[in-house]
Amino acid sequence: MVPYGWDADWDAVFAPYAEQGLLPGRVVRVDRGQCDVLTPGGLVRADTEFVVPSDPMSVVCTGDWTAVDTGDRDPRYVRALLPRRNAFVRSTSSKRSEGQVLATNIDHVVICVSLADELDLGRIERFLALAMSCSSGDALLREQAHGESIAVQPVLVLTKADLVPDEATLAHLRTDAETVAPGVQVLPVSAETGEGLDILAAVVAGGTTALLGQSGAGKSTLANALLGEESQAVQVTRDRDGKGRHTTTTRNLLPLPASAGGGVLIDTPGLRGVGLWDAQDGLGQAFSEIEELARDCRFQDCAHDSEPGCAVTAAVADGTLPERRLDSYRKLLRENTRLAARTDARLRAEQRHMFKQRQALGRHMMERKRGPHRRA
Ligand SMILES: Nc1nc2c(ncn2[C@@H]2O[C@H](COP(=O)(O)OP(=O)(O)OP(=O)(O)O)[C@@H](O)[C@H]2O)c(=O)[nH]1
Ligand SMILES: [Zn+2]
Repeated sequence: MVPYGWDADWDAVFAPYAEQGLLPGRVVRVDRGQCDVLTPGGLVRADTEFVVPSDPMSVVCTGDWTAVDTGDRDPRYVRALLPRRNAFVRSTSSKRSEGQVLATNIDHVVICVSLADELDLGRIERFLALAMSCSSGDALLREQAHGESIAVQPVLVLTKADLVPDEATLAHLRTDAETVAPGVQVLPVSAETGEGLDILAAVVAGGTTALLGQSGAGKSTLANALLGEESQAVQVTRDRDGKGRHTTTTRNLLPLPASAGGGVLIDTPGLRGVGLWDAQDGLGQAFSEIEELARDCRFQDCAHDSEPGCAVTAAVADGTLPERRLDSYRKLLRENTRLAARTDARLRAEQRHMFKQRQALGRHMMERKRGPHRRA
């Protein structure tokens, strides 16, 4: 039995590799050409040259499950990468429009929002869309996952609950947060008093959890509280070349205490720095009640603006859908489209090309319809 987020499904996927005498290992961090993996035998360093893909989206990433050589042979190799269940992908601004994979195989995304500041509902919605984009991913990911990717479960954690003066105010803030997070567990937590920590620990036990949130939201503090003193005290040392030279490395994936049910936390600098990337699919899930309403719009491509028979604007009119929600949805959709257009040079070029083609085609059809005519 391997901890670190391993389960019966991984066991089944891994069976053929086990037959070849390979070990399952979870990627903790990736360096150039090498990675650190957690195996049942401990932390090992392995070369990745056998799993270098032509496609950057398949590059070994923190959170990946791999099949590695056993024994003390040096160097060890990662022999295979197990198909991913899901992935956090950031679109890049490079000429090639492939994304950059930040973390993979995630069960829970804990979104940290500080109660020390005024609750920014728009920001919560943005983070939720981001969290939910993890499982929708893109076509490439779906291919890799051999079918549908597995959904992540977002949890909205309201941190620093000890700074809220009274229970009534806290209840209020919680309700406010819940209105923008339909179907999502909202949990006030304080690392200071320990409030809510046991509930959160129970939610994430056994699985893989990624932390999202603004700088200063309390992610590190929360991570430390979940990891417990025991885990923090353990420094990662690695006997690199058998000559007694120990290297301390930073890990991006940390095992949760077995006493609390195990599992791992993923906290990578890359994930920390994200804004809203291509979260189009995630937006639909974060605003699921709007998407649901939209099914009853008369037009399939309804923009919920001034179209006749729009079920969404009707819901705003009769008070079932807060206008704020629709505004926020529109704003994030726009923002996302702008961002995608900016970061994806290829898409832009394609759009220009298509537009020109359409213009040319339009002119051509017009001329055919009207017959040859002199142009000014
Ligand atoms: N009162 C109170 N303060 C907290 C709590 N959790 C965190 N803080 C404080 O909030 C500040 C920021 O916490 P961090 O854990 O460093 O925040 P972070 O999200 O990891 O920030 P970055 O590393 O910049 O991404 C620190 O000064 C913490 O001491 C809490 O539960 N209660
Ligand atoms: Zn509509």
